Amino acid sequence: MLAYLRRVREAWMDYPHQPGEMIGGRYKVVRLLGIGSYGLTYLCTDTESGKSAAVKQAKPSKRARAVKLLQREADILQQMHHRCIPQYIEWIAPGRNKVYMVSEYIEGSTLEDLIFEQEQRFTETECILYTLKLLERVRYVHEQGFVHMDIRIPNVIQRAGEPWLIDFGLALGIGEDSQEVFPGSMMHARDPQRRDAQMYSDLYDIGHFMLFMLYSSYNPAPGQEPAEWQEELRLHPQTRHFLERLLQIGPRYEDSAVALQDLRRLSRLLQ
Ligand SMILES: Nc1ncnc2c1ncn2[C@@H]1O[C@H](COP(=O)(O)OP(=O)(O)OP(=O)(O)O)[C@@H](O)[C@H]1O
Repeated sequence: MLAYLRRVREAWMDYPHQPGEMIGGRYKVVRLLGIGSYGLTYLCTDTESGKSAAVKQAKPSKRARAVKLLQREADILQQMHHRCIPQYIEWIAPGRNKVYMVSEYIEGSTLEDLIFEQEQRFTETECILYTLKLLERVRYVHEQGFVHMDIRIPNVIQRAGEPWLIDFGLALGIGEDSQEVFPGSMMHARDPQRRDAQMYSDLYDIGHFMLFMLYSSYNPAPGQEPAEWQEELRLHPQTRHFLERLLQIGPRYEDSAVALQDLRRLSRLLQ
């Protein structure tokens, strides 16, 4: 019974802002974009500039923990100044555990929506060229001393043909201990290959990202038995080798600068 009452109280505490409500006297809620483990994100209109903004609220039921994590995300986002990473705008704190981070809203479709809802198909060359752009963003993040730690198809938004990298909620400083920052969390432990706050963890995620793109144009023959991606996808040997290094099947890349160099070479080869 106590657990039930606690859940009811949490749901009540985390009841989202409704369209038309104002946040910080400036941002008018258009709609809720999503509810994550520690935050609620809204599409808002900045009533001063008329522009759209993404406003992330620390989940009230998670109290100081959610505030701390959102503060971390804000600190990291503030250090990013790249045309394809949302710009940090401001921090709003109307109450002790009532805080919001405002950032640029990226209008577009996530890669997840493009592949699974809009059924966009990517050829091998298109995948390589797209991944090249994405890896350039990721390299920028690494150059600032951080690893993103959550590069997945829902966290890449396509706007005007360009991939934008969003959601720095799990980002860590290179070499930082994830268990110290997120104690007891399983978020960084999905695969041993992506557990460490090292460049190769983001590269491993990019390998999976590429597989989603490549499988978008895969059509198995009737009755074909499922097999490993190396057999199912007919890839140029250099693409396959590159993917194997990202996925740590071959010798992994320790440095994203080297992976980027190889990917540039590969894109010239395939074009
Ligand atoms: N700057 C942004 N521009 C456009 N959409 C955004 C932006 N930030 C977040 N979103 C969208 O808002 C939704 C919620 O995002 P958010 O990162 O807050 O949580 P989540 O990814 O659902 O959860 P978690 O962070 O726990 O993984 C997602 O659908 C995401 O695409």
